[in-house]
Amino acid sequence: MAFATINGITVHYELLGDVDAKNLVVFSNSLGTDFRIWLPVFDELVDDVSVLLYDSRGHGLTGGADKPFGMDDLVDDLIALVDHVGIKRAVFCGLSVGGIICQGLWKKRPDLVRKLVLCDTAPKIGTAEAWSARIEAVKANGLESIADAVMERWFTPDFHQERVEDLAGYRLMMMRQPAEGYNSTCGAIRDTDFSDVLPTITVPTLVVVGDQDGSTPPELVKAAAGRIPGARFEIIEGCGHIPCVEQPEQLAALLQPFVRKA
Ligand SMILES: O=C(O)CC1=CCC(=O)O1
Repeated sequence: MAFATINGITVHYELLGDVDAKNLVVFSNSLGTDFRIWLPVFDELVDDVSVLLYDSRGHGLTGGADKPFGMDDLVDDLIALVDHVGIKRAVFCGLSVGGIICQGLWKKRPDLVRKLVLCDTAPKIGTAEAWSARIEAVKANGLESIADAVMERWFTPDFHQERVEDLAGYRLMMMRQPAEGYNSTCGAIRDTDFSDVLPTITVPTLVVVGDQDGSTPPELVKAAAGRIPGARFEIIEGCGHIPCVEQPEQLAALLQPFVRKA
């Protein structure tokens, strides 16, 4: 557990392994989650893969919820954190809005990026109307009022039936995010479209999506992969929007050889 002052806020992060490791993966998490969602994947990785985990602005133990922020802030935080930790180049793996942040990182600091892993993401997610409606709902009635609908998109019906305690835990994780930080992140997603960035990506890129993802459906993510020169696209079976929680073995089995390949 480590903290740093980054761009005027406290950022919570964890470096597991060696900052100079060749196989270093920086994970960026999704809306309504903190970095613990990646731990089931970390458990599957072998010793020569090091990881940097962090809570994005307005989420988890990272500050910044009290002032409005946008995508530029989220991208700048990641860049500043990587510089703070002393990482010269790494594989960046982002889930959903974390994947958008990684696209923004590529746009601003391609020198930092060895490879990209984009999970359940796209250059533009959802419609402006839907994000504005979600923001208004959270302002009026809090995160609990949208929690059931979000869980339907995050996890498959099998997960809902068979992993009742885990479902309750991840629902709590979502509801414990500061509502203002959650809403600023919704606004950042609403106001971002990196469609023109994808064709500029020149590093090896792996794009994955859960076959039952209710937030970024497979067709959307496949279309995103199609805009990235040479990108590999893979579907994770029996999985909703959060493969690192629902199918960590499948995600790790794709991630690990991709990261370790020279
Ligand atoms: O909450 C959702 O609908 C899922 C999601 C969309 C963007 C993100 O990061 O998570």
